[in-house]
Amino acid sequence: MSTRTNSISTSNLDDQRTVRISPLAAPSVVRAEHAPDEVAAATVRSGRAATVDILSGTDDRLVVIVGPCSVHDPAAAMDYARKLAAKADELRDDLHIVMRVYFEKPRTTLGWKGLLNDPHLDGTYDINTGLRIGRKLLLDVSSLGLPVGCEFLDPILPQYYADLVTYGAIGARTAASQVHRQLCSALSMPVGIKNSTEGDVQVAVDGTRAAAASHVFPGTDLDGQAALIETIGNPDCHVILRGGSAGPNYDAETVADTMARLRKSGMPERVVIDASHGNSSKNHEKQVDVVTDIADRIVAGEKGIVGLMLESFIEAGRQDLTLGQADELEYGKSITDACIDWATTVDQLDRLAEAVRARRS
Ligand SMILES: O=C[C@H](O)[C@H](O)COP(=O)(O)O
Ligand SMILES: C=C(OP(=O)(O)O)C(=O)O
Repeated sequence: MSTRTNSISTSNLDDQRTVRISPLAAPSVVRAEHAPDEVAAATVRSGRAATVDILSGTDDRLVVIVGPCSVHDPAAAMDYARKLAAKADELRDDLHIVMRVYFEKPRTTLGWKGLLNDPHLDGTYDINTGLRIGRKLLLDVSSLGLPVGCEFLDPILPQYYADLVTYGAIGARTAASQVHRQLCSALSMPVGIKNSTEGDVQVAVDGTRAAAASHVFPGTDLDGQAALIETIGNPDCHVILRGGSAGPNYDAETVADTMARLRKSGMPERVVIDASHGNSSKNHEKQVDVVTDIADRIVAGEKGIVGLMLESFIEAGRQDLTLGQADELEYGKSITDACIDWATTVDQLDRLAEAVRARRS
């Protein structure tokens, strides 16, 4: 045996740009601290089942995923959740309302990455605390009987909170990612996959197909140990049309083209329309135009559009966050994308419910 190998120096090969590696609590620990009660578990179970029925067409309601672009203040999120829970109950015969509780934010370049990553909004990145605050919030919202929807961004973090999520989303910036498609194949809830920021719809169609298949991939188990994950695939993935840099894509022609692409791929023909992002050119007021147009098409008998996504909060618009100065923020207003306010949200939900009733009759 050569002794040469032993004399090779391995110093400076690794960790040249990592300043610290510190412990992250195991998923099982965080889950045990905030375990679901009967009501929350029932909300998740029935919320997922209702979403699946809507996706398959056996339930003629619309699924509406509505709430802030991002949660930065859990108290304001709960304030919003209480209003939404009451409205969801009022409209439950026509709409299946799921609250957007988004706390992992993908950024185009740089910016605050959400409550899990930086819960104190001050650049201290206390992820161990963020995971606990986030999980507790999901539990508190679900305990109101209101199901929640989240974007999954980091492939490790779902182990900390996916059990409490009724509706999952894969964002425009990760729709093409094999890592995220594999993750979708493991997730226990329906997942919407968005078209790309450039407006490429095929990437989302391909995503639903890849996620429907079984995969074996590296991940972590509930004890936080590196593990191999084997999945059976997720048949409840679907495309979310969110517009793109070329403009909106909620028009009838793009929806028909998306259906044709899904058909060609052997995937179920259904889409969710995101009224925000590229479909509103990030102008929150334009979400109303999207809802009005989709509602009219539903009245006319449109069946392929099974749901809508809205960015909505207590106050309209958005505000800039200065890290470390969260106490200067206006209550109930988004610090990421602009949202419609609560009164406008109520009008949109009423309009959609009315459209479902008109189609039914
Ligand atoms: O939905 C939120 C944003 O559109 C997304 O996180 C990208 O934000 P950014 O372009 O401000 O980074
Ligand atoms: C980031 C989001 O959307 P998109 O991926 O469509 O930009 C979002 O819905 O918060």
